[in-house]
Amino acid sequence: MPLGPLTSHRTAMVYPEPLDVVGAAAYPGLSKILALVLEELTLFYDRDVNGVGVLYSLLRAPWLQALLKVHECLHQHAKKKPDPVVPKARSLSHEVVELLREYPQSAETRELRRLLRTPHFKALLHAHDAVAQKEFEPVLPPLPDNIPESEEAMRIVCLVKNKQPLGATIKRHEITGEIMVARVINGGLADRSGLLYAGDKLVEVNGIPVEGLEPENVIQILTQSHGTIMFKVIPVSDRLVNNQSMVHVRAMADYCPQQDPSIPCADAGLPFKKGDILQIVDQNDALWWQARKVSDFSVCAGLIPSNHLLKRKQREFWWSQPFQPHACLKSTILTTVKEEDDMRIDEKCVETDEETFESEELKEEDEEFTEYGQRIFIAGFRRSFRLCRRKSHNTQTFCYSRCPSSCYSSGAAPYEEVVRYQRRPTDRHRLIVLVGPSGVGVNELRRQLIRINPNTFQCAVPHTTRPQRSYENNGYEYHFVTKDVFESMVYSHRFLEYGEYKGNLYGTSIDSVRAVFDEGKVCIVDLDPQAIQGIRNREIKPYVIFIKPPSVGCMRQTRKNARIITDYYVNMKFREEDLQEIEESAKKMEAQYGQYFDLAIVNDNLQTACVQLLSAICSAQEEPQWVPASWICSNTQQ
Ligand SMILES: Nc1ncnc2c1ncn2[C@@H]1O[C@H](COP(=O)(O)OP(=O)(O)OP(=O)(O)O)[C@@H](O)[C@H]1O
Repeated sequence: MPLGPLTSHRTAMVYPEPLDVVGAAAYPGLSKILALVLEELTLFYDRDVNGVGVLYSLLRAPWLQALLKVHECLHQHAKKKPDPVVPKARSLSHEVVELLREYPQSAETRELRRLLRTPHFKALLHAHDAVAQKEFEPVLPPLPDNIPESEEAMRIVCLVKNKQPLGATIKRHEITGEIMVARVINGGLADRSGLLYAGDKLVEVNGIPVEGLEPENVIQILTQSHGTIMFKVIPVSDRLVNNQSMVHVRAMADYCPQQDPSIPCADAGLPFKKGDILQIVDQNDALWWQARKVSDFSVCAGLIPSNHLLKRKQREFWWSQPFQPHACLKSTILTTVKEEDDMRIDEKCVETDEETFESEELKEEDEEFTEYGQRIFIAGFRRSFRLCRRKSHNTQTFCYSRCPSSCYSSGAAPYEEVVRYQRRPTDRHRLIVLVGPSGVGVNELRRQLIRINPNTFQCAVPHTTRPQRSYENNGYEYHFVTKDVFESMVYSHRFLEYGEYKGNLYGTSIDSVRAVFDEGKVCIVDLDPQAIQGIRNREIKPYVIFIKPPSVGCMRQTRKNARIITDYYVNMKFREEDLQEIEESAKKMEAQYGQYFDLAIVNDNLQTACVQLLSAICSAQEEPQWVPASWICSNTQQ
């Protein structure tokens, strides 16, 4: 039960917070900077992540520089020790106003009198006098006459309404019926005041005894109160001390407190989306934890279901759903319709066979070959390989390192512990994985990147059991292997993903990825999102970028000259239904696998998307990123 609506004007302790006073005078953003410092420090708390790198970035951090400046200012100020000329400037001003009244009225005296009588000036002098006389203690309201005998056990807490939530919830004690503070939200007003604790018993609110009242009545009193709110409480004898170290997690599911009837106070809940990084600040309650989003540290913590509770909710939700065919089955049905569509002859297109495809492709990529002299560029872009994935995905014959059904099932963990990781210059590069609906432009972007930076980026050479053609070179377009070899690689889990197309097997192996790493290059692969879970490991530390389509309207404009790859036709233009399908499958992909995406890039303008992709890949390699703790810490299970 909340102490009044959390949206109401509330808080600001009667006691000025020293940090804010100093910060406001010396450096306007000091409290924010300190919050950042604390946040940064908690990231490395009891985990020395890449020691030197961390120290280096800490020492170079802009907030540290700013703090040093603040420190210098304060130091200089402290040395000066200014003394007030008069301790009672306000009464002096009052005297001057009175004297001026008796003097002949000139424009100047009138002006001076007016100035000295303005509320702002009076308030300024009032503040001056308070500082000069060192009157920092708050003026508390007088104690009530009828003080109970156990007077020493009472605490009077005054909070002033402000625009932030109070940050506490109340409940009725099941046995005694007393109204108690149920929890104090980390970072909220009550918490920062240091005067209200979980377990404190409420005796009065604004002079009104709460005995016999329902929590709802107390909330009503609070809602109707303005200005200072005074609580009289009996302090809890055994305060719960939160000595847990902070943990960061990646949310693997969405959560909306407003739609959760079981949350103790929906207003105090923290909504999150899959993929959000949360800092868990309090796990004392087995059911409701307190957390903050790392993307927004300015707000106080909110309630989130504990790991155990969210798992239970997921399971309940899973079972409460009417039976739906698994996503895999759905896509099979979609494919059947799509295939029928494809069978319709489009006069603008030329029907073709596999040979024509390959020779068309070769023609196209030979030009790249001539310009850069790097045949490796052809690898991973062959149509049959790409069609293999698309076809296999639709018919579920494509396989991944781990069972895809575990991605979003009743048993999947709702939170994944994460830590900050920064690649050292001597470490291998992280694998860059691009995912996106077929036709969105994943291959086009990959191609552009490699074309611009052939010495930095490279694709992994796929394996196939298809016979080698006269114009092909083993190890360039493909690694040509026998079915036996391919199958033994499958059994020893050496493929990130593999599948069958027209009787031939195709796959991307971990060995091909390692070969790119060994050359010191960044390996960029295009994977089906179902494969992501299986490749998330400490060796390749994949950084997953979701290539998102823009609106259908935008695609209609930008894809006028684009060509879609199909099984039957070359040079087929995008049809309206292709654009709709791209949009639909992007939504499904995001809903099902969004928790694994480190970043999403909208491919509206090709050039802009390419620049964004380049900068994202650089950040992934050079800047600290959140990765599963199991990739870094040896004591965490992978
Ligand atoms: N931003 C863009 N603006 C205009 N055309 C684009 C853009 N992005 C991609 N294209 C074009 O769209 C077509 C399809 O792109 P691409 O082949 O990269 O798709 P894909 O996502 O790799 O799908 P698939 O895996 O099925 O091949 C190509 O002709 C490509 O040049």
